[in-house]
Amino acid sequence: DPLQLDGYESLESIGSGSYGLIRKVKRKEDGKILARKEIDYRKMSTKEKEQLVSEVNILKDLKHPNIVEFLERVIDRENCFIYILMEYCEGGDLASVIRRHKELLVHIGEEFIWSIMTQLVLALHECHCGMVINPDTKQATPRLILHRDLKPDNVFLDAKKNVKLGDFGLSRSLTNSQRTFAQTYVGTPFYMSPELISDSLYDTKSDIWSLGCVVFEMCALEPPFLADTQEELSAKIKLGRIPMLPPQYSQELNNVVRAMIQVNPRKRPSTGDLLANPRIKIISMQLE
Ligand SMILES: CN(C)CCCNS(=O)(=O)c1cccc(Nc2nc(OCC3CCCCC3)c3[nH]cnc3n2)c1
Repeated sequence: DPLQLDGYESLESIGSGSYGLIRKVKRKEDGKILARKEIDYRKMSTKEKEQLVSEVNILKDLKHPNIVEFLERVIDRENCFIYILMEYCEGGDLASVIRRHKELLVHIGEEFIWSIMTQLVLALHECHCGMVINPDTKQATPRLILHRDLKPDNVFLDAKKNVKLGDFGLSRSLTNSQRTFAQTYVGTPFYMSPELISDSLYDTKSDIWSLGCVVFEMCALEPPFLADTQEELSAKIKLGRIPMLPPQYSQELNNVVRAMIQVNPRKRPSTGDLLANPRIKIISMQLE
């Protein structure tokens, strides 16, 4: 009900993402700045409304230091609006960080890249391998959430440069029935994995492919596969050949990027495999 909205002062818009506008708001009781996604569901089909409900349900119990925190949702039935209140990441998105470095012709430092990668692996590990414990029955069920749209525009930084994976607008938590059916792909073509282009079955390894593309782009300051047409892009992605990273990056970083951008999903490391990587292990221990 709108009353709960009175507790917030509207500030400027941040941008418009999947489903709606995202605005900065200030909570009146303590002055805390939050991000509010404002969705007009009047024109939504039943299926879209179901997807929206499932996104909110995914976010509601996905609490992790490297995932944008969901605080609450407010439904304004009078005006057919749903408001999703989330933590505000004042460091902006990774796409802006990459763009700034590209404009200044300055490469992103390798330690910063390992730190971003580690935090994204931890966020994906929670999505792919995390468990939801039922408070009453203490029953643990696997989340198996696929982000499905991992890209620099959906990775945010907070004031302390902690990485926050955001915008689960297109994510899916696979129930058993969905697991068998191919997931139709919606998302950014640059980061589309080969299996999506061919038989479009999306699974955890497709998020790993996208993560590889994000890490590649932090190093090279451009995506691994560039083309003028979708057909050309698809052909390059299916070949899966990527240039070496710029020379200042280590062989280890080259190896981990190549491992994630493998055409064959089975050859890509899982989040568990990546967390066993000594370069990732050390930083993730520091983060815990
Ligand atoms: C180039 N433009 C589209 C980007 C303009 C905006 N810059 S920016 O780099 O995202 C930026 C600048 C400063 C603060 C923040 N903080 C922030 N942004 C969110 O979503 C941004 C939104 C995501 C979908 C696409 C549109 C933008 C959050 N969601 C939950 N918490 C959020 N915190 C983001």
